[in-house]
Amino acid sequence: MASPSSTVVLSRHELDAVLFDLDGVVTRTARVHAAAWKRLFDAYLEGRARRTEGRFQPFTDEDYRRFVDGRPRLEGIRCFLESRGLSLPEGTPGDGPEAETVHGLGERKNAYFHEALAREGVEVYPPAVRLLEQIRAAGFRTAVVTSSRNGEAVLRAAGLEHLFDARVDGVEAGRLELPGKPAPDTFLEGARRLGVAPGRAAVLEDARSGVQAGRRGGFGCVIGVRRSGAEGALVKAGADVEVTELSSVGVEADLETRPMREVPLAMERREEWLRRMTGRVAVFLDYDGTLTPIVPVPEEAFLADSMRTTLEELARYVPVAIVSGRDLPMLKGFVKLQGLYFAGSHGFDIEGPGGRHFQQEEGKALLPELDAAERELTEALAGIPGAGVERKRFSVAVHWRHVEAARLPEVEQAVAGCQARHPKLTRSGGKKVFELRPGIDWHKGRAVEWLLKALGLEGEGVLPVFIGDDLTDEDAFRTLKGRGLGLVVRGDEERPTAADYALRDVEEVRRFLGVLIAHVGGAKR
Ligand SMILES: O=P(O)(O)OC[C@H]1O[C@H](O[C@H]2O[C@H](CO)[C@@H](O)[C@H](O)[C@H]2O)[C@H](O)[C@@H](O)[C@@H]1O
Repeated sequence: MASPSSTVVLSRHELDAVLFDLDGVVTRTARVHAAAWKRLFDAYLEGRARRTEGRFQPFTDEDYRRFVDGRPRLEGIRCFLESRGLSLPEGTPGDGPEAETVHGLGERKNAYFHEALAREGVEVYPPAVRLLEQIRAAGFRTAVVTSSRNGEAVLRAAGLEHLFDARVDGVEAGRLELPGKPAPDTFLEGARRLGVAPGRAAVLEDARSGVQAGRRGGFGCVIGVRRSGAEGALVKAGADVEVTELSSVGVEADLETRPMREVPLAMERREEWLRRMTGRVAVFLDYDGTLTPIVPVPEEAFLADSMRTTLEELARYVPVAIVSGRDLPMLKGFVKLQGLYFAGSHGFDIEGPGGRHFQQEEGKALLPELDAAERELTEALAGIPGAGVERKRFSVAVHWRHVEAARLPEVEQAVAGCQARHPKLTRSGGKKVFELRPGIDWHKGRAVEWLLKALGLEGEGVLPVFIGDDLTDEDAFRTLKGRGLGLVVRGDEERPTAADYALRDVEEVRRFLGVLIAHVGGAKR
């Protein structure tokens, strides 16, 4: 959903994809690039002035914006030198950084850039990461389109690779001999790789040359992200709109999702979904916010006896699995029931009756990374009152429910920084919680698929039912879309959801399960 303060809204009804420039839009590396360029050209111009007894005119911010920013590296060198009436021999790609050639200067700039990167790491813009997560959840395809030949390395160092379906960087552009921005070709290649028409894609750019490229490519929407420079300069270059922060960009639900308030209440449509329960049913339930109300202290989310009795009765008739972000032992400790299946750590750690146990293999290989992340986050957040680190076997949660608003950015930065150091982990969110977990294609939806297979319930004639309340449950709703039943526990929240029906609260979950018991129990009796 678009927030009321959004300056611009990306709507799934109008657009299918969003193409992001990298440096300066998603990562703060534009600053690192600008500093490397300044170091390069100031030293070069000063040396040249000394040799020719001319006047030294330093490289300015305006030079950066007009001649270098957004362009491929060598193109930027040529363009800037030309603006000063200078030229250098081209040289060859094998030239070292000491060579006084266009290629040599390019190598020198790259060396300065890498020095700074190693020293300072890659910082991300948290609102950009949030926007990426939101638009992906809303069904947009995403690509990163950068002139940088370091695009892949920067993305990996920032731990953001998983947020893009396609990447066109300076290396790819060189291989395909595509002219750089302001020519539209790299953006057009990005759209082609995503399989979308340019008119159905938005471009997000901070550089004038990039904005021009978006405009020339006929993209559906060009958003200028002004990190520096004069107000209106990006609109003048061709942007439809200029924002200073990506938190001003709103997202409208995709065609599969809709605002929570538009989702019909399950208890008012029971005939509709009961009609679909002609064969076998399998029930998958989230824990926090679904079987228990959200409480201030995670360790105190105890299961009510009435809910336990309902689950116990339901499990007499159909397979029941609890699929939760919780650590597996803690989850079992809360539920205290035999005969159920439990999937902890967002589905990475599954256990069933009779000692059946599954742990996601690729996730297991990342346990040392999770151990390190837990240590680092515990240390980084020790001085922030209210911040809590909860370790689950396959994820680390950082709770911020009790952190004062002014200190929240510090928590976000600590999590983003930790993820940047551990790019194989991915970040997800939930109710006042950030989580780092293995960045692989595994989530609650995959766990449900795994369980259905393990239980021999894959085929037609089986209706999987998933009930959940939070963002991570959306993975399961999406996985089951069209072949199962997704029910979202609405509470007071308003966000897009892929669920088919809504339940008002935990108590209504219990009543829904009661209806189910009467239906499946009646059929069996
Ligand atoms: O997938 P779930 O079963 O819904 O688990 C999601 C997270 O739930 C817990 O945190 C949330 O519930 C707490 C208790 O109500 C609440 O205090 C916290 O603010 C919520 O984020 C749990 O602590 C996490 O580990 C789970 O990932």
